[in-house]
Amino acid sequence: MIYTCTLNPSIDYVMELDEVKLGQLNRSEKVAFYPGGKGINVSRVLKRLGSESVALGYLGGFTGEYIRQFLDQEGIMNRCIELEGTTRINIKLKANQETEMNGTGPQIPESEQFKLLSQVGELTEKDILVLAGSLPTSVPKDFYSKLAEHCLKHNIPFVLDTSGIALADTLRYRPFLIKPNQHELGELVGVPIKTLEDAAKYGKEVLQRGPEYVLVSIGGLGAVLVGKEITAFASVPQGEVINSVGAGDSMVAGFLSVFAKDGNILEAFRQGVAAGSATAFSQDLCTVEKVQELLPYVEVQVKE
Ligand SMILES: Nc1ncnc2c1ncn2[C@@H]1O[C@H](COP(=O)(O)OP(=O)(O)OP(=O)(O)O)[C@@H](O)[C@H]1O
Ligand SMILES: O=P(O)(O)OC[C@@]1(O)O[C@H](CO)[C@@H](O)[C@@H]1O
Repeated sequence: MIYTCTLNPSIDYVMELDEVKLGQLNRSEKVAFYPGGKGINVSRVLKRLGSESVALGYLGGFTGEYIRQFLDQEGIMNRCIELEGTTRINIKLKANQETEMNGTGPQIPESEQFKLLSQVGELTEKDILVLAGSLPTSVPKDFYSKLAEHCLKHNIPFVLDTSGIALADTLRYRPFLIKPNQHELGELVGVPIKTLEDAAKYGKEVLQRGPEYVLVSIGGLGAVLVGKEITAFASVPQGEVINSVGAGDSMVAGFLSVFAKDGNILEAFRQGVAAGSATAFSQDLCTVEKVQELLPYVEVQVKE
């Protein structure tokens, strides 16, 4: 089973405006809200692509209840731990450019942190754990490392999609896959990543620090997958970007839904890119139809 873990889920409140005027009243005539948080997005896309997963993490208050109901409606198994605080609402402003405002999220008491560690303690080497999103300020900075250390000890493959210190410090526990975007990879290696070649070169360097595969996305420029014995480049389909929120998460889900079925890394890479673009070209997360429509436009080239 695939388990996704979102320590700090959200409701994503999306507002479309022609222009955002700071310091003034802005009115939007088009708003929408969706359950959010990186692991929750991965679970939602997995479901659409025909793969089951269990959502782990924390939910609380009326916003948490909304997410619970939404996941139930979509048939996504949910073992999120109930918190006393209220799950955050993240604001996504869509004007001439996208602006995101993410809140800090509720406190996670130590007792609830132990509960999650014990849930992860039940996983076996047949499972895959996806650790995705930022660490809430109330958990120790090594929280992902603790989960990852358990995974390494018990041969549980895990995917890590986070940034900054949480990413850098957890690499040594040998994640099966990390998915930095160009900025996250740049931060990790201390060099700006501008091209797919940069991504391949520095992605290879990061392999020395522990992960088995590094999947780097560079928005509309393409994507790179590197492993010990593989370097592959993918083109992305052309289209109008409507929503880039969750594109990276869709990429992880697209990748995993193929990999978990037959272990084909290159096909997983191709579907990951198609799913990322399918979300970028949609209002909400991608549908399976959109992913299938885009698959033929993703060209994967393996570099010898
Ligand atoms: N302009 C674009 N055209 C086509 N596909 C795109 C575009 N932007 C993003 N994508 C798709 O989404 C994937 C992930 O994009 P990106 O590099 O922006 O990741 P990210 O920053 O992790 O995303 P997120 O916004 O979810 O945090 C890309 O590999 C690609 O498949
Ligand atoms: O604050 P974090 O955990 O880094 O990111 C949270 C978030 O921006 O990521 C998702 C898109 O990837 C959104 O659904 C959500 O609002």
